[in-house]
Amino acid sequence: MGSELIYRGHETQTQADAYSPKPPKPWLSITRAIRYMLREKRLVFVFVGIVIATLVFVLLPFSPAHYSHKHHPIPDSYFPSDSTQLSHRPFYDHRGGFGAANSGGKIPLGLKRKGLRIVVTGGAGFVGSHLVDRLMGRGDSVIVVDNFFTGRKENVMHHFGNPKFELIRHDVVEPLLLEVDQIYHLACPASPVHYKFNPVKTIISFFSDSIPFWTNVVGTLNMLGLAKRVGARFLLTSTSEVYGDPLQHPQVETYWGNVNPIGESDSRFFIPFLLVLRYRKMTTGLPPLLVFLTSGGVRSCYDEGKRTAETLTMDYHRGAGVEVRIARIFNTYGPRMCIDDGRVVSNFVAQALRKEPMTVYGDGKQTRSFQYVSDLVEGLIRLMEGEHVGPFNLGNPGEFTMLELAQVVQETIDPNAKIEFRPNTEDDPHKRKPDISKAKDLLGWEPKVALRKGLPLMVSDFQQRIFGDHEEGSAVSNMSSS
Ligand SMILES: O=c1ccn([C@@H]2O[C@H](COP(=O)(O)OP(=O)(O)O[C@H]3OC[C@@H](O)[C@H](O)[C@H]3O)[C@@H](O)[C@H]2O)c(=O)[nH]1
Repeated sequence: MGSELIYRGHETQTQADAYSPKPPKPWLSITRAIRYMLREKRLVFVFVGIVIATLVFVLLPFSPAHYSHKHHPIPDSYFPSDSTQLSHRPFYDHRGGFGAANSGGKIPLGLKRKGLRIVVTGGAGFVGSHLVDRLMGRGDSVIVVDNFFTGRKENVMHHFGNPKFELIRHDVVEPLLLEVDQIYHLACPASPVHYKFNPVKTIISFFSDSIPFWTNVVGTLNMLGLAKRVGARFLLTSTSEVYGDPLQHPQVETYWGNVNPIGESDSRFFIPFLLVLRYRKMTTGLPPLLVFLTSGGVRSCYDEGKRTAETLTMDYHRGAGVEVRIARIFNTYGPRMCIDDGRVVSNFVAQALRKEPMTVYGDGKQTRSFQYVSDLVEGLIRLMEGEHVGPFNLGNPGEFTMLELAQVVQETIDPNAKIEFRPNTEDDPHKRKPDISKAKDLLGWEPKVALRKGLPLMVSDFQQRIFGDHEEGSAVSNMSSS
């Protein structure tokens, strides 16, 4: 066998030599080549094959553009580069997702989904867990993503064991890849006490170990990147705090607000740039420069973080075609609020239950509008399912001073509960009340639960969590007397 091969090699060499003398003129070599091809039929077939292949490529264009989405000016950003391939996987076409990237594909028989697959960031938190209950109740599959900074497993543990429920401990400042139809992005500490604790992370909720700005900017960026990749609809939970200390009252969505952007530091303008430029570095360690620049922020980490998150959301909508929704949430209360949350309703209720004086900041004449959590959840779902991007104010237009709120708590829990005045915090908005005409007209939504109806439900929950079941009787008797 081996000798035979060697022999053929020699034969080929000999033949090649015979047909390859130095061509005296180029046209002569072409003639010889043609003659050669006519004599050696195998080579003619090769030639014919090349011609056929060329025709196939010309007539049936194969372009990478067929397999990629429209070119977008906005980067997929902040995902590992290998994850970009996933948006091309065929299983995304089988979902009835909302994204333009997925539209048009027929759903093969047997692959139709029964419910939506939804991710709720911050789903173990106060509002998030109530939203999860509603979504689970209507038969959707829900993935909760929470870092448990303010969220609690107890809020969602009644879903453990349900195959349609998943819980992931994850900080949205880190990228995440999930196959979902909808993203409710709630993750961010919402109490001033919490977000002031770590102002850098609040605004960057996207980056690293700082809290409000990080969470709002980097976290939102990551979730928008995810929405773009998998063609999911994205809902941002923004805040009434985008109006700052409003000069217009009540606040309509077209009002641009009156926010102090710098708190105690003048660094705000640098933050977004630093965040974007240094994102990858920051996943491994926060640069000391950034900490220094942002350490003085007061409320601006939250207000400006949410404003930046709204900007990013609209940029992804306009630039990358992501379907987005923006809700501006006004003060909300209800069961499952953190007991030591620091916000006014939870403070007053916990203080009154513990027989401590209710701490009223400033003169107590500043106003807020308090919305029961089930009303908010209804508004969020209507917004997500509807056709309007927003922003939409979601809040209860009933307006109370903090002194009036203290009176309602007294009526509900303990008529003898004391009030203690404390100095107010910096940049505290003087008044706040939503104009909800837009949500009424376009979403058919308005709050149903008045403060005096909703507060007892929250008090029951706090009673159980503070004292345990054995003490519940005392609160119930006080509440029933109201
Ligand atoms: O113990 C307290 C706590 C708060 N307050 C006052 O109560 C008012 C409301 O304070 P909260 O901390 O509950 O909430 P804020 O309105 O300041 O911010 C909230 O706005 C809307 C949401 O997006 C956020 O949940 C949160 O940032 C403020 O005027 C505050 O000074 C008290 O009088 N006593």
